[in-house]
Amino acid sequence: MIEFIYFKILLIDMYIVFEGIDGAGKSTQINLLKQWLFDSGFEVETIIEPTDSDIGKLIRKTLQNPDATSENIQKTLGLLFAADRLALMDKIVKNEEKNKIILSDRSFYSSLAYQQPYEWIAEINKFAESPDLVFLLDLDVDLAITRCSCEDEFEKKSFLSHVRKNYLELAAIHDFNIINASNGENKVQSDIRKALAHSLGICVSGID
Ligand SMILES: Nc1ncnc2c1ncn2[C@@H]1O[C@H](COP(=O)(O)OP(=O)(O)O)[C@@H](O)[C@H]1O
Ligand SMILES: Cc1cn([C@H]2C[C@H](O)[C@@H](COP(=O)(O)OP(=O)(O)O)O2)c(=O)[nH]c1=O
Repeated sequence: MIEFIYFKILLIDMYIVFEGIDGAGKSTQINLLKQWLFDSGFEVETIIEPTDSDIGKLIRKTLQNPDATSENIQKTLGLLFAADRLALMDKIVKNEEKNKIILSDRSFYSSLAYQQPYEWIAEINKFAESPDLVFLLDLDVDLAITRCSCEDEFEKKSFLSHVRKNYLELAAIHDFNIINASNGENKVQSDIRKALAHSLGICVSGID
């Protein structure tokens, strides 16, 4: 059981990102964390990539193309994701507004994990804001697939295994908080809250 906790310090505008392969539990955990932060007195906004813009809709359609993992379509997707992301940047400009937290389901790190080549993807995303904190929800690909709708070409074992490996490499370089996402929802949420508290030097109580 997860109980109410308190924060001892004020946060300033924070951009917190959740990453992980399809089915890792990102949206589930963001919803739980959003409610907890809201109950703790923070203004919380959530964003999701791809967005529901026209570019986002084109991305979702392209993801269902049977050739979505081919080199050329992956490059096209890389450009579309970068363009879709740029439209979000107004929302996550750091403005030092006290107590405001943005929780994001994915970021440019998804492009670095899913698309390639790495240097080019990094270049076309150079105007994307860097997150203050990244949680990588890590879990076994077979388990992730049992949780997926498996509607998209990306939701296949060989592709997701490659993406998971990329994520773990990114995590080591960029100091992500790696969370074991194979546990039950409440345990995963509890681990996220503890890591958040630790990263921010926040005092918490009542988490099991
Ligand atoms: N810790 C968990 N244990 C078991 N099932 C989970 C867990 N977290 C999420 N799920 C389920 O797995 C599916 C995918 O979760 P979701 O949060 O949509 O993942 P993502 O946003 O990473 O694709 C949903 O049906 C959800 O209810
Ligand atoms: C943001 C982003 C997502 N993706 C992929 C990951 C997912 O397979 C898909 C988004 O579809 P979605 O159904 O939202 O998956 P999930 O719930 O797991 O996030 O797009 C990229 O390949 N590159 C990116 O930059």
